[in-house]
Amino acid sequence: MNLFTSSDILAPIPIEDGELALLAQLPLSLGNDEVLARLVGETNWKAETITLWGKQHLQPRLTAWHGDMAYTYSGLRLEPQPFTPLQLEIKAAVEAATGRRFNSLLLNYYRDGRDSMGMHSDDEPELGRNPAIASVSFGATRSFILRHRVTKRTLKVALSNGSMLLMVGSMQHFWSHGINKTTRPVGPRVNLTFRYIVE
Ligand SMILES: O=C(O)CCC(=O)C(=O)O
Ligand SMILES: [Fe+2]
Repeated sequence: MNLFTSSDILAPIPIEDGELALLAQLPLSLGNDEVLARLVGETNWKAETITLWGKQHLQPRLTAWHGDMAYTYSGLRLEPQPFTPLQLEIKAAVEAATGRRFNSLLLNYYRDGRDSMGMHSDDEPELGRNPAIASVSFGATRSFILRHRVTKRTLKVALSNGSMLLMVGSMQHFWSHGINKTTRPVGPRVNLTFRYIVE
């Protein structure tokens, strides 16, 4: 008898120079659409300004930083807000599925296809050497682009409603990742990236 359906399995995605795994549906007590609605409604979203090549830009998405530790990200110092009960439930599900612990959370709200995230690696020193980053998505499916820094090989992973992607090992050294804009009509998407900030 097969006790597991494939959506319960944290399935490795074969990749060189890093470790990637995808869980199709993170088990939660609420449905994905309800979680999305609550995250959109309950979060104190900010449009942050970043400085690139000496010029000020509004980030093409909304963000919020929660958890126990402050974080410096693209030159921004983000003071954390405490975890909400819903975030704590999602964090517990992520910790059970991955066997890792997390103390910080960056939320990203992509309102439509015009919102995006530029290619980057999550390699800030406070994340430690080979960080585990767990990325949970609700709402519209968007393509997560991975690009190898040396070979330039590109890989796309569709991050669908309720999924969790785990990046570990040397992923942040060898690969950058991001979310492109799309002209396809897409609904809202909220992504939560759980991290562990070393004290
Ligand atoms: O929205 C996503 O799936 C990517 C988020 C991300 O890379 C980040 O928050 O560092
Ligand atoms: Fe990232």
